[in-house]
Amino acid sequence: MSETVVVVVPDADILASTVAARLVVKIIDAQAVHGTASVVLTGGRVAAKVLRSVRELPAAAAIDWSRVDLWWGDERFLPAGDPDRNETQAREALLDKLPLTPSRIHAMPASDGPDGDDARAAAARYATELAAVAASTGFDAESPVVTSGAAGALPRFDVLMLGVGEDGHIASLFPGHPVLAETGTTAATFDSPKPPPTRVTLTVPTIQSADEVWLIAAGPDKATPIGRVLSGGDLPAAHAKGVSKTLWLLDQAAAADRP
Ligand SMILES: O=C1O[C@H](COP(=O)(O)O)[C@@H](O)[C@H](O)[C@H]1O
Repeated sequence: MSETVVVVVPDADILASTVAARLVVKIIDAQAVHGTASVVLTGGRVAAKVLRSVRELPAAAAIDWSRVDLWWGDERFLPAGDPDRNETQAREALLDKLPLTPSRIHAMPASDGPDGDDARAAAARYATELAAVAASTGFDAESPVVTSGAAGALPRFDVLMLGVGEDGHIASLFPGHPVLAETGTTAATFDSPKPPPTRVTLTVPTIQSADEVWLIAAGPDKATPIGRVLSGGDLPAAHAKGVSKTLWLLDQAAAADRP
């Protein structure tokens, strides 16, 4: 049965180091069981702080970084290297400093990538990459392919991290937006209320396929949406649930309105 846990720490800096410590342990544990670890990264301010904190943890040296698969929950559909891309921010914060295997860094396509500015094709390409990795690991009993609802084949995600927007959005799934009801693996969105308007995102069924889903938020601007979701309100963040565990990792300001 899936459990939901809410962890509240004093401030954003302590939150970042707490999440970083959990992430390092989670990766070490996943590698002990499966030989590999599969992590879905999020964008946003707190995510960058978390990744910078990972760099400072001595325990991170226990990870075999060459056997970590990195995915993204969403991407701002901009040219490669654009400072607003979630990938660029993650690379600067941590990834460029690690001995990762390039083919295991599964960045979402950029708007000057193989599909040009066709965000739908970019989303479809990412779904194909997910399915290809699922297929290549599907014969390993330790790394079962997960198929989630109506979504296509998905690889195992040990942990999927999400930021929470001031409006309660997660990934690029915004309140009241039709993309919330998408049943495929990935989707493109063209009218995001938060810039840039064009984005690529994992869908709700894909997010819900992850073993653990962590919602990470800091600051007073996040208190209202988080209070609503934890009180049973129907914002996008309410759909973020992991198969084994849903973990809310909050600082006190973001947790101020929780029931
Ligand atoms: O645009 C985005 O914003 C959200 C939240 O970011 P934050 O800076 O308020 O923490 C993030 O989760 C998402 O990945 C990103 O594309």
